Amino acid sequence: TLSFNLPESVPSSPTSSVFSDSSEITMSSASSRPDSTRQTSADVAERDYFNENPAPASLEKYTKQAKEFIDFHAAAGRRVVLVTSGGTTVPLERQTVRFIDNFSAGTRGATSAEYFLESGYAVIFLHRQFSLLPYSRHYSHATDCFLDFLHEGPDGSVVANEEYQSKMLKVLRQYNSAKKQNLLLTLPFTTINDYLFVLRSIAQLMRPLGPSGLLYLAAAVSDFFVPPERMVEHKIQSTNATDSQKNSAKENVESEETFDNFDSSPAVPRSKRLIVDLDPVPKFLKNLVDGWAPEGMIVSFKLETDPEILVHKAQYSLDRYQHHLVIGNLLSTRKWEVVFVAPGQSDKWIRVPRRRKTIVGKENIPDGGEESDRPLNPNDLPEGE
Ligand SMILES: CC(C)(COP(=O)(O)O)[C@@H](O)C(=O)NCCC(=O)N[C@@H](CSSC[C@H](N)C(=O)O)C(=O)O
Repeated sequence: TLSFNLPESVPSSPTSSVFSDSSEITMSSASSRPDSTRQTSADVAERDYFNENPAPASLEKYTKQAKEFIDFHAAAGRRVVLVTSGGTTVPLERQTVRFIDNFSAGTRGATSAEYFLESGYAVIFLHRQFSLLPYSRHYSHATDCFLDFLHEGPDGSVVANEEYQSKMLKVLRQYNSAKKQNLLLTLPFTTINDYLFVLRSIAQLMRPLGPSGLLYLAAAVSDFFVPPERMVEHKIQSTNATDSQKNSAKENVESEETFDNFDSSPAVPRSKRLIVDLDPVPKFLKNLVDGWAPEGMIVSFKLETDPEILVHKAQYSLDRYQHHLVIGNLLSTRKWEVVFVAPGQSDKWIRVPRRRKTIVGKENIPDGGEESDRPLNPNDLPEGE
C-alpha cells in the first residue's frame, strides 16, 4: 500500500492509502524551504494578482463553510485533505460566452477523494462545477445515464436493477456515511480566478493543521488568462458588430498589431480573425508552499502529453516549489499509470496491470499495481481506453 507517512509530530493515526500498490512513498515535512520572511517576486505577483482581480462572490460563503469544517475535524483530531479536481476556465468576455478550458473530467480527484474518505480523512473537495463527484461519479450522466440502472417495481416504486444492486448499495452506504459524519465538503469553481481565490483562502485556513493538513492538487489549472484590463464586456463579435462593439473589440484588434509577425494566415483578413492575448497566471504553487500552507503536506500533479519530458518537468516542479510529492501523468495513459517523484527518492512508475480496468475504473480499483522504471507505450493500451 502506498502510504503517506506523516512526520512524527502528527497525532498517531493509520497511514492513508491513496493508491493500492506495493510501493512506499514516505513524505516527511520539507525542511529546506527558503526563508519565507523576505518578499519574493512570487509575493509581488500574488499581491498584484489578488489586488487586480475581483474576488468571486462566493468567496466569503465558501471561506465560512471551510473554516467551520476544518475546525470541526481539527477538534476531533481528524486529518483534513483538500482535493482539487477538474479544469479551470479562462473567460474571454466579462459576460462570458467563450472561454478557454483545461481538460479534466474530475475522475482523478473524485476517485482519490473516495479513497481519502475510506482512509479516515475529512475531505474538502474543491471541484469544477458539474465535474465528477465522489461516489456519484459511478452513476453520473458523463459515464452512464443513471436511469439505465433503475426500473419500475410492481408497486410503482423505483427499483435498482438486480445486476447493479450490490455495487449501488455499497456506494450509497459510503456516500450516506460520509454525509452523516460531515466528512465531505464540496465547493465548486468555474474560472481560474474562482479557483485561485478559494484555494488561497482554504490553504490559509488549513495552516493551523500543520502536517495534518494535506493539499492534493489534482485540478487542471490554467497557465494563461485574460487580465481584467483587457477583458471586453460583451460577446466578441465575428461579423456585423455595431460601432460600440467594434470600439470595444478594437482593444482586441489593437493587440493584434503586436502580433504582425505572427500573421501566418494572410488568406483570412485580420478583421475576421480572433487573436487572443493572454498573460501568464502567477505560479501560485510557490505561494502555496511558502506562504499559504507552509507546514502542510503538499502533493501536486504534473500533466504532460510528451513522455520524454514528463519526469523532468515533475522533478523541476519539485525542485522549484520544494513540496512533498509530484505525481506525474501522461494524458494518454493517465488512467493506467502515474509516476511518483519525491525528494531523495527514485522516480517510481505505478501501473494498473493491463488485464484489469483502469487505475480509476468504475468497477474494480486494482488490488495491487505493477511497478516499473519507465512509462507505458500508449500503443500498448487495451482497446477502448
Ligand atoms: C487532470 C488529470 C490528468 C486527471 O484527469 P481527470 O481524471 O480526467 O480529471 C490530473 O491527473 C492532473 O494531472 N492534474 C494536474 C494538471 C495540471 O494542470 N497540473 C499543472 C501543475 S498544477 S497547476 C500549478 C501551476 N501551473 C503552477 O505551476 O503554479 C501542470 O501540469 O502544470
